[in-house]
Amino acid sequence: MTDRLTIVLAQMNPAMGDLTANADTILALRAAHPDADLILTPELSLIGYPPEDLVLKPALVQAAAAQLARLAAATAPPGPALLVGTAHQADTGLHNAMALLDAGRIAGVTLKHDLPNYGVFDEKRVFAPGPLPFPLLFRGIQLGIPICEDMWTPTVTAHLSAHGAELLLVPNGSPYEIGKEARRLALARARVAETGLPLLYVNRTGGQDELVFDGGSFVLNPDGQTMARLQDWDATTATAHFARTANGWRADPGETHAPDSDMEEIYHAMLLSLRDYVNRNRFPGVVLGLSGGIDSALSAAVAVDALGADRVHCVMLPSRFTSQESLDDAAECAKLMGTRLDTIPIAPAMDAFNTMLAPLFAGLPANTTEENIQSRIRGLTLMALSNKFGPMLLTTGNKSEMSTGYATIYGDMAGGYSVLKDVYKTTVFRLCEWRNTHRPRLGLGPDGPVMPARVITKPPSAELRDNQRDDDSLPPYEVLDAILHGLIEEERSVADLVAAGHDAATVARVERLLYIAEYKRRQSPPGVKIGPRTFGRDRRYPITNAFRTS
Ligand SMILES: Nc1ncnc2c1ncn2[C@@H]1O[C@H](COP(=O)(O)OP(=O)(O)OC[C@H]2O[C@@H]([n+]3cccc(C(=O)O)c3)[C@H](O)[C@@H]2O)[C@@H](O)[C@H]1O
Ligand SMILES: Nc1ncnc2c1ncn2[C@@H]1O[C@H](COP(=O)(O)OP(=O)(O)OP(=O)(O)O)[C@@H](O)[C@H]1O
Ligand SMILES: NC(=O)CC[C@H](N)C(=O)O
Repeated sequence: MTDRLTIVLAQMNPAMGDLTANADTILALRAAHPDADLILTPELSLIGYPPEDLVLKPALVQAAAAQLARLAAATAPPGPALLVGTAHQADTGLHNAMALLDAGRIAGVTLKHDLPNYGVFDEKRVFAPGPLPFPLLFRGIQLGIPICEDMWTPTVTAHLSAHGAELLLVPNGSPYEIGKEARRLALARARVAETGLPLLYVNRTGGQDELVFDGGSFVLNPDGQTMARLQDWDATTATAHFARTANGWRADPGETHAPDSDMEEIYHAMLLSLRDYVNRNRFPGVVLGLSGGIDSALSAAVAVDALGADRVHCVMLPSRFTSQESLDDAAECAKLMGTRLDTIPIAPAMDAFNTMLAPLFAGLPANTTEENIQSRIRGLTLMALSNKFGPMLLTTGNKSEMSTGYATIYGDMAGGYSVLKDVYKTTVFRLCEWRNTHRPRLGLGPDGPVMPARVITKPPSAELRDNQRDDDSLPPYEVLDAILHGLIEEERSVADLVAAGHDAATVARVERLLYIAEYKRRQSPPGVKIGPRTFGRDRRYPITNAFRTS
């Protein structure tokens, strides 16, 4: 019986639906680690996570079975076994499963028991729950394999331990959110404390539509000590060496990478989600309107760090309301980031619309109608550039705006993807300050500042009429964001927020704006989840809704 065990934690970035490429990656990992005993890949590593309704397509399930057979055959020559995540069709239905491939065959399959169906997760929609799992026997060792959510409560690990598991191997598709890293670690430590077993946690990395995965894989010994931790966000591996002791398996110390700091991790989440979205949807790059304001400056900086300056096309679209300050700030941003900047004045299109609408609008005062026409002219112009040259239009709205409907539908809301959708304006300011003094580890942009300080310090304005400021229409962002956080992330009532010290009329107004903007959000582009309650997958409110708490 072996007294040493070498397991490779494969923190992969699987491409959704690209089964051949994912299988090739797994084969390359096997070839790169000939002396390992086992390679542990993340949840659904062969298909991608979360697969949503893709797994309801029988052809996908058949293709996954064919690729799994190919991988199994590849384990015939001596070398490591593979633990691969796939969809498994059984008499009990379609299951989220891990297959153990060894000695040229499928040596065992274990099924996910606890299917998450809250927040961004919808697994009960597409998978059947497996029974409480038993360990899989691997070369004489009993492996307990709780799949992601199975680790979040004590039931599955207790069952595995009671039935002889010697180690816990946890494959994950655990999306990033602020504070998630500490939660996972606390849960994993609880499971090792309860079972007395070492635990290997392997999470995927990379972006998948509204979700991004930070990896953050680690190894714990039964005393709760972290013996190895992989670099956040990287598609990378770590090799864990275990020795059998009188008290069971223990990992040798390995390399331990610290998690990112708070602004750094949010920035990396935005960067990696955009990089994978743009590359995997095969866009040559992105185009965006650069106004001289903070939202477009930060969106452009993230794009430059994600894709490189040569794949980011910035366009200034001035109207007669655009200040010289904005023109200068946009030019300075583009210079600092090294991007192309074109200027397309929109006055001719505004004149054309005024002329076209004059007979119908005769005698009526100018109002938001005309303001929104400007915004829509910009959206239309940017979409024309996207159509003609191929880049995706990057949408620049932040969570404070998306919460209150402070954006023009079919105007500045046009576009394919948004990196600021789940960050409040107050966080936008902090992120800009952080980026002006730090270069993200994964960034392709410049070392120094990416925007002039004035972009961060000047009062935000949409510049759709003379002397307009955001705080003419909205409470100051520190007040607004605190109220929004209470209403959205914490689901608090107006009365509750008033009791906490907020002005009653302001909270009631914000609640009303939040509810009536639901229709806009339903038509808004996807954007990356950063906080605990992102619009779209995480927070699904009715559009037609008479409920108010004020
Ligand atoms: N429940 C519902 N279902 C379907 N449609 C609904 C609807 N409620 C209103 N609507 C429709 O929505 C339309 C009103 O929405 P919309 O046209 O967006 O216009 P609206 O929300 O009235 O105005 C846009 C606001 O965003 C501000 N803003 C801030 C920052 C940047 C920018 C920018 O553009 O650069 C704009 C701008 O100053 C203005 O206050 C109406 O025509 C109404 O029919
Ligand atoms: N003059 C302009 N030139 C180019 N794009 C513009 C211009 N004005 C607005 N936009 C685009 O529309 C988006 C909404 O801009 P607006 O300035 O109206 O509001 P904002 O939320 O303050 O954004 P920002 O901080 O980027 O200015 C901008 O982020 C930008 O992409
Ligand atoms: N894929 C899963 O089961 C993920 C659910 C789990 N609670 C997590 O976010 O880590």
